[in-house]
Amino acid sequence: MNEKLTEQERATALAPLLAAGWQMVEGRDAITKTFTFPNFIDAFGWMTRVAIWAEKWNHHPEWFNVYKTVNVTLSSHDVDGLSERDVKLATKMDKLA
Ligand SMILES: C[C@H](O)[C@H](O)[C@H]1CNC2=NC(N)=NC(=O)C2=N1
Repeated sequence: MNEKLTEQERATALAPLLAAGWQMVEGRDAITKTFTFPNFIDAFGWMTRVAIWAEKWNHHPEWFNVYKTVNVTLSSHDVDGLSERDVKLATKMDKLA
């Protein structure tokens, strides 16, 4: 059963992501980060690797790519907010970048 992160979980699970450049989205329970790569192929290659994990975990990013920049927003639509799945995918994205 997936649930929104509790206040306590936010303090522990979200803190490292916020320290790594993720930011809270204003007016929405979601996190966002802009990834910049050396070129389009690196950006799209990263998106492809992330996509495989997203599909495996059935948790999909909202993202917007222009050339070598990818702006990502993560939120769990089924709980209308942040869940452990967003933390997991954000951590994987950082690791693959
Ligand atoms: C039907 C399917 O399981 C759902 O739509 C999944 C797919 N990917 C998803 N991705 C995200 N980010 N949030 C969800 O709630 C979600 N739900």
